Amino acid sequence: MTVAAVEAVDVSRTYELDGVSVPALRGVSLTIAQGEYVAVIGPSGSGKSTLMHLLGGLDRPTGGRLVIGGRDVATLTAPELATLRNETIGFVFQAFHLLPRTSAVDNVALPLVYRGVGARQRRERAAAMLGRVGLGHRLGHRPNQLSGGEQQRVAIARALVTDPAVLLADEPTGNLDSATGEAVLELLEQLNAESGVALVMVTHDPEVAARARRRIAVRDGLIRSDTVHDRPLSGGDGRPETLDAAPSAEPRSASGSGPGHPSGGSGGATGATGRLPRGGGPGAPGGAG
Ligand SMILES: Nc1ncnc2c1ncn2[C@@H]1O[C@H](COP(=O)(O)OP(=O)(O)OP(=O)(O)O)[C@@H](O)[C@H]1O
Repeated sequence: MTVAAVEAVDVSRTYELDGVSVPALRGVSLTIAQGEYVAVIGPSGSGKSTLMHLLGGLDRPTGGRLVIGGRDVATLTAPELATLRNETIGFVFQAFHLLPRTSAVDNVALPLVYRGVGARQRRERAAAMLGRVGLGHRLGHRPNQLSGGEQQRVAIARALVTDPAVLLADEPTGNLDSATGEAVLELLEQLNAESGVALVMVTHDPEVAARARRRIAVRDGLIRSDTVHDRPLSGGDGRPETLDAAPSAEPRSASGSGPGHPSGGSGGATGATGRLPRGGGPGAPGGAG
């Protein structure tokens, strides 16, 4: 039996804006299992980012039930939710959101501060994680001394340094040229395969979505399809993406599948609670404390 990393049951999120209710999510149910690779696709305004913020515990649903790492978020205080987030979720955003005057290694080490890890061990773990994303030679560089692709690698290292169960990536290649974006996607896929972290990635791009084994299409605040494909299309066989009626797709059942996560349970770089701006990111993982 696979273990759910995150489970949403009939979850809704309605924003109240100037006395007007904006229903961004209108009853969404899904389970993210350990080690899965899931693409979330849908038109602008369909609720993708809202869904990611909920799955990551950056925001709370206004209806339904949301369980992260086995804990029902409705039962948690804000500090408890922040701690759970730090222990369970890593975030990567389109706009990187690194601290600008801080070196790569210190950016990556930051989530460990909120875990109470000592300075030397923080640096060692951050340096090792930067090595894993191919930046072992850039430890002392500040973000403005790094290329866009390198900055996103630093953000990925920061998200994974605490060994989270789930990595939520919201348009992670949106600010990158296609070759750099491809390299970042390959890195995310490699880390997903190697470490067993579940990868949930929002994308506008059907070709990117087609690389994932499981594809969730969101429209008007609802899940329109949730399909598992035996053969991801990353081999580039040229078939058009047909999310609503993919011939090789099976409808998704309530529980997920995928390799087990080793032990997981450490936090990612998370941000403040509540709505983030478009591509809004964690900055300092201050939500953890
Ligand atoms: N803080 C907020 N207050 C009011 N309405 C909001 C807020 N955040 C999002 N919305 C609305 O909720 C809906 C879903 O927004 P969301 O950002 O989740 O969509 P999205 O699918 O991620 O869009 P995009 O692809 O453009 O990033 C939209 O209609 C949006 O205008």
